[in-house]
Parts: sequence; C-alpha cells; structure tokens
Amino acid sequence: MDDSIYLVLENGAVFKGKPFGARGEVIGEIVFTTGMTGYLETLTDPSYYGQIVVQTFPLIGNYGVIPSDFESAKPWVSAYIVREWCQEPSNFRSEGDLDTFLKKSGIVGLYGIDTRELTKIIREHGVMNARITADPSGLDKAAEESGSYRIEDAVESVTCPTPRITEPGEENYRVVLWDYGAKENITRELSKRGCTVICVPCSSTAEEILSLRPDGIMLSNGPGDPAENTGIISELKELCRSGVPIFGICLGHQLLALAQGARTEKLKYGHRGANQPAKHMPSGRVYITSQNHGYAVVSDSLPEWAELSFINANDGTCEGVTYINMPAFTVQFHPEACGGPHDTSFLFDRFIALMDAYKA
Ligand SMILES: NC(=O)CC[C@H](N)C(=O)O
Repeated sequence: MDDSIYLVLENGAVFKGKPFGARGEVIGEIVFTTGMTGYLETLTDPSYYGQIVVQTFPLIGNYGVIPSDFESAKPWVSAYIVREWCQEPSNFRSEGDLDTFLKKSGIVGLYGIDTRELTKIIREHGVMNARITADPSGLDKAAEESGSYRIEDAVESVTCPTPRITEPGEENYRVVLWDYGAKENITRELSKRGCTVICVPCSSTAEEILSLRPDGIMLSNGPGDPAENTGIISELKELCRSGVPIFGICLGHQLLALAQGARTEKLKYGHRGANQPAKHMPSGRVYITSQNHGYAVVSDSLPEWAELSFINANDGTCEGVTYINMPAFTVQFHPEACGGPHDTSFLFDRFIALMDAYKA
C-alpha cells in the first residue's frame, strides 16, 4: 500500500512525503523555524496557531516528549513537517516519542521531504498557505484552494477561558498576565522573581484588569495578525493611562505599539528560531534571542514618545520599544527563551524594577 501524503503549496509546488502523527487533511500558513532544539516548546507555543510548521533542522525528536517543558497544555500547530523524526528517543525525562504524541494530540505530521528545498522556496516566495492531503488527484485544485485560507479569531482560540492564579512561595508583586496565548515560561520567569501571576482571558477589559490591583501588567505573546485585535487595542489605550508598569512580549509588543498609534506590517517570511540577533540601540550590544513572529512594528510609524530600543541585526526591523510617557517597555523577541538562549532574561528584572518604583 502506498502511504504517501502530499504537501501542496499555494504557488503549486508539491512535495511527496510520508505521514506520521495523526492522519487527515489540513490547510495552514506554512512557516519555517531554524531552532535546532526546542521542538516541544515550538509545538506547544500557542503563537503557532493556524500554522504548518517546518523544522529546518533535519532530525527532530531525539530527546522525546517531556511534558514539563511544554509551553501550554497541548500542541497548537496546524501540522508539523520534519525531514526525519527520531523513532528511538533517549532522555531520562522522556515520556514517549513524537509520533505517538502527535497522534494522541490529533496533529497531522509529514516527514521524508527535502525540508531544505522547501525552506528555500518559502524564503524566496515569502510566507504562503499550504495544504496536506493524501489524495494525489486534484493537487492543482488543492493549491488554488489553499490561497484563500486566513488565520481567524486566533487569539480568542488560544486564550485561557477563565482567570488562573499562580502563586510563588512568597508574594512580592502581583502581575496580571493578559493572556493572548501566553507561553508558560513567562509565568515561570515571573514566579521565580516573587510574582503572583493572575492570568486573565483576552476578553478582559481595562477596568477588570485594574480592579485586580496589579503592580504590573504583562502583555503576552500570541498568534495571528496583531491589527485584528481591535477590542484589545482599545482597552490597552485605557490601561496606558493608568500608570501601572507594562511589559509586552511579541504580540503584546505589537499590540501596545498599535494602541499608541503605530502600524504593524507582515514580514516576508518572519523570524523563527533560537539564534536571532537583536541589537540594543543605546549600547550597540547584540543579544542572541529566541523568536517566533511573522509581523513587525513599523519603526517609522512609532510616535515621538516611543524610543526604538532594539532592532533585528539581520534586517533592521523593530525588535523593541521603550515608552517615555509611561512606565512601559516591550520586545518582539522572547526574553523568557524556551527554546533558546536566556541572554535577555534581565528584562524581567527590569520589569521588577519598574514595579518597585511604582509601588514606592
Ligand atoms: N509569538 C508571537 O507573539 C507572534 C506575534 C504575531 N502573531 C506575529 O506573528 O508576529
């Protein structure tokens, strides 16, 4: 029996591969990530909602499935593509292999294709949609149909349904984490620093958030086109007037910029991986960062009370903003790392310092 399955790109390119994980037809936006490790964090990062993720590193899964490393309770990718998945993972923390995990989670996987060639196509053409199908007839139609796919209601689909509190041993700060699809490691980094973290759904209003009497507000990462979150953006405008310290990561960074009148744009193929260089503008120092985004804040559109604090050293796009009209700063990369380097975890200490100043 021929168990081949096909990946059909919106531009008509076809790759014939083999299935792993769950079986089924999927459409999604196809993106690549260059991280050599951190596949569990990638799979369970809610920011990948609606996307078919390609790992450029050729062998994935060799340390198995380790639930305590997850960034959320389950994988969110629409489908997962690797050159080769490891059938015999070896790690003392591993609880199983990738194939079984993806099957259990209902995530379609495809392996055995030239992921290097696929990545080159995405890099040249830019990000596009794709379909995975087992049906070899009608591949042209599959390509055509995938063109109209759009990721919709992304944040609403991944946010926590009800508030959730994580308490550290000793509470020094109370942080409201506005959950647009937050990675678990944001909470871990805050808890480590003595923060009680109250995670609230994306539909929360500024009034509800302020009624929790936060010492600081954390704007999380999350999926989709930032500009579509018009409700959150208008609530954010109000939060900005409260004087409570704000720290935004990735989608949170984009939403605060939008609330302050800046624009966002879609990048050609985004930044996804664990070795993206972010240059700190005041010092000129370059930090290696973990990233996963397809949109960016347009630097030229920032208001005069917003200072460009980081740029991507590869393409010069905006990677961070410090606001001078309020105690707020945001970054496009992931200081919480996971997977990736911890070079910029000092930004959480900076947030703590802002909260100290606010409390005093
Ligand atoms: N990781 C994120 O928060 C991603 C933000 C946004 N969805 C983007 O792709 O740019």
